[in-house]
Amino acid sequence: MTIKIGVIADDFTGSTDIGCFIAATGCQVVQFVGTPDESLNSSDADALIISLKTRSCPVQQAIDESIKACRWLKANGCQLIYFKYCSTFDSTAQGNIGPVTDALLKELDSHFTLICPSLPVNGRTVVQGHLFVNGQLLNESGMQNHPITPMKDANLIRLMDAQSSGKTGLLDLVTVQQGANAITEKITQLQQKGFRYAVVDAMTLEDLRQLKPLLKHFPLLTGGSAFGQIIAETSDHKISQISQQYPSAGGRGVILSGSCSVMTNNQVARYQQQAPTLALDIEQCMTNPQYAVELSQWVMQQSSTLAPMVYATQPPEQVRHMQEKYGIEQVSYAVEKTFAHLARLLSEQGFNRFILAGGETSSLIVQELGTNKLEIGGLIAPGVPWVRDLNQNNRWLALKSGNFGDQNFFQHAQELCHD
Ligand SMILES: Nc1ncnc2c1ncn2[C@@H]1O[C@H](COP(=O)(O)OP(=O)(O)O)[C@@H](O)[C@H]1O
Ligand SMILES: O=C(O)[C@@H](O)C(=O)COP(=O)(O)O
Repeated sequence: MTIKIGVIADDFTGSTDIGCFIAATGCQVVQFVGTPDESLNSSDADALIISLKTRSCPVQQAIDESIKACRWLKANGCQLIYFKYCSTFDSTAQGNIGPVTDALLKELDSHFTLICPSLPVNGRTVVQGHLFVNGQLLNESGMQNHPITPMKDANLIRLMDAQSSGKTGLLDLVTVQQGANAITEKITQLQQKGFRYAVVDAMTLEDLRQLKPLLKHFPLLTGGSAFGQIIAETSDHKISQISQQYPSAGGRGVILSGSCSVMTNNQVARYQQQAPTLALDIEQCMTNPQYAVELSQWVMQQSSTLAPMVYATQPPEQVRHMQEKYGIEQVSYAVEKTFAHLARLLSEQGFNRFILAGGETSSLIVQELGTNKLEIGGLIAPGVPWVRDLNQNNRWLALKSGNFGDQNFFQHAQELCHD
């Protein structure tokens, strides 16, 4: 059975993440920045992805934008809607994963769904409803210090119950590993007991594959990129070639890093030994409207082989200090806005390769660059492909999720560019 999948991603790194996992199954993927105004004339695509910046915005805005995306995807032929959120369940105390899931269930006239953030290839596993990152509980993995979505609890059932209007049950690992019949029986029991969602335990991709026979019965599924891949595997689409396209080394590149994750801190520290880097001055972001212009001049003056980097990436103590001084939302917005302005100025000066670290950060930058359609290219690291801007063929982007990639990520991304 062929299923056309419609994905609503709550940030842009997450969107290219799931894009490459779905594309790896041989699906044709088309990726949009925001919900398009027009319907598609025709599309051979097996999966349509809409990238939103709704992870930490006000709840009602996240709901409205997600419903708009859902209606567009349905109107453009998608039979199954997938709500993609972070494999570390990044959310504020108010949501937005729970409220958006509730709204999508209602919109699709459905009464039950699965909560499945597990992403084994990047070390995110779920056992007894608890989310682990490389074997550490989520709330001890460094994610407890995230600047805007600090994760202080690893229990997905508790997290989901706190931000949604239904009850959350568990599809435990023993049941998952017993296969489709046991899973169906468990889900039926949970539904009869009035649960609206089941957190799925999964240690490996094989665990997730046990769910395959059931998936076509769900109008809405939710979770991370690995589950997206499994859903794509259930569809009998025509297998298309997996893109190995990388940018050419011509033109100019820049790295803008706004993630403060543990891994990005390591990656930035490594890159400081390899290429020119400049730390963003947060005070300047808050007070100086000309700051992006000054930064662009520094970037343009650099003549190194590897791209220059501007980074806001800092360890938790530094981040907290600025947040206490100016307010969490105010600092985040000022940093994102400065990067977005800088990216636009550099694009106007002919920069055509942008390596961006951080989900919120890259979302605003991509919106500001005026990009509205992306094509998945070759992989840099699991969950991070190079992507080509379909409006400006010569512009390539790499959107790196906070904790993805190894220590050499920034250099490696550039080594993949060809002459
Ligand atoms: N030095 C800093 N102080 C305070 N906030 C910061 C700093 N650097 C970055 N930020 C903010 O932290 C947030 C990081 O989130 P995001 O870009 O999604 O990264 P990640 O992918 O690691 O989640 C952004 O809103 C960014 O503006
Ligand atoms: O699922 C994931 O881990 C990623 O796709 C993702 O959503 C990352 O978000 P950020 O760490 O905020 O970039």
